[in-house]
Amino acid sequence: MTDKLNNLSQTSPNSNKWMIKNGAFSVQDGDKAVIRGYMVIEDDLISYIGEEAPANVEGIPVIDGTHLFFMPGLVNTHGHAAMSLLRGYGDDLALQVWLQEKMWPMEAKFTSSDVYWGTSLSVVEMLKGGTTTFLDMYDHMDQVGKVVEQSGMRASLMRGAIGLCSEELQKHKLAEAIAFAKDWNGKADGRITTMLSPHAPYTCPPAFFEKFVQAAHDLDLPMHTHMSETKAEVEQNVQDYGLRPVAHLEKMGMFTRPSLVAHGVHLNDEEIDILASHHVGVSHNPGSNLKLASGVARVIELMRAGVKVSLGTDGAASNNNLDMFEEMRLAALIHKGVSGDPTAVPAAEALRMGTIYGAESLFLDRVGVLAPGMKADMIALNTDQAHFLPHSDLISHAVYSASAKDVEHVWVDGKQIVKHGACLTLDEERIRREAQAAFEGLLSR
Ligand SMILES: CSC[C@H]1O[C@@H](n2cnc3c(O)ncnc32)[C@H](O)[C@@H]1O
Ligand SMILES: [Zn+2]
Repeated sequence: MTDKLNNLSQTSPNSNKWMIKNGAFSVQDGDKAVIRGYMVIEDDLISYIGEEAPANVEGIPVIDGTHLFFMPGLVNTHGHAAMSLLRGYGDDLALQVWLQEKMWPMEAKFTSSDVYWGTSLSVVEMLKGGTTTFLDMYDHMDQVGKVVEQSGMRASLMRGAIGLCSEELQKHKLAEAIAFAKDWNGKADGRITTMLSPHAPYTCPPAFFEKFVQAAHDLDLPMHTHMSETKAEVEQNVQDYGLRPVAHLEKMGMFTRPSLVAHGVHLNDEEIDILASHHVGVSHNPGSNLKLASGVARVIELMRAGVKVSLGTDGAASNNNLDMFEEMRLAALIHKGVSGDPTAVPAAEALRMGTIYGAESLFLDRVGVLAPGMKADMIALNTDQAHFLPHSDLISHAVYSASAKDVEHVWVDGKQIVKHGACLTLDEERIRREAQAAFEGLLSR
């Protein structure tokens, strides 16, 4: 039984074993970046990928992958999904002004319902743009967990905590972060994992931050925080604590836990070595860093030192979209421009930053690569379009020419979530209406 891919009647067969033929697959394996042939999926896993027709597939559903490029789903390693409600609200400002005068006053009015609809809006955008896994640091995280469950997406979730408040409120936030991390770890058939996440060293006094480190030890969870995003923040850290942020976080014990830091724009050589020695990952957010004029992270030096650098969009209020193709392209371009070295961050490396390095940075097993034994988290791009021709190097096209709009199909855990560009699991039309209403509600309160 063969389904014509451009007229699919059944792209996610009910059978737990199915096959794609005539596809181009990103394998990034040794010399071969792309192979043309077959892939077999059994339940949530890839069981075969190769140029030869597989054995033992008689009678299983077959999808025709002609004109499709299959890649691992993209992994967005830093963001605040509900902030899509604040897209376009407070553009062209520096980080601290943007946070203090625009974002925080509006976020103080967010209800659970706002977070639900804002997150849903982002999840639709991310899924349709080929992101299959995202990290989310926010408040009202039960709502985010609910959206992830409903959508079929994979996520690393955490209640972000700002400690610029009374001790009583700090206690409450810590308790919420711990309860969320305990309750939701492994939920949604294992698609949700959790971390502990004090917001940043400049918003969390050391005693508060250290309680998160202790909780991360107690619960055996990784940690995530914003770090060294702006020059001003680094200078403030030195004034307040006599240390630059990396040494400060090291002193508070964060790096005794598996850790991922967002941004890492303003780092000196010594700090890069400290991060490398503790295997701390850096989520590079080039779009957000450029828009807030925070600077350009030293990605070439970080990678040369052995630091795992993945990609994130940050929230849609500082980006202003959640298109991971754009982040891969930016990463591949700006580090060439800044260094004057055209070999910096080649396309294949940018793709790894957006896939396997992201999965590893979120401590996920079996995600981020198309290979037997790996999760069937994958996307299919429509290559039968002017900007994808000629079919000289599909990895190059995915990084330098593609955008979210080229995503035709998306699967997570072997289940189809986007088919011909439409989200199957969420009611997109309703989400668009509710998100607009939520924004208007925020303005009127
Ligand atoms: C406590 S929930 C997360 C918190 O983070 C804020 N935020 C969004 N983008 C950034 C950024 O680039 N740097 C620092 N903080 C950021 C968001 O507004 C929430 O309050
Ligand atoms: Zn952020």
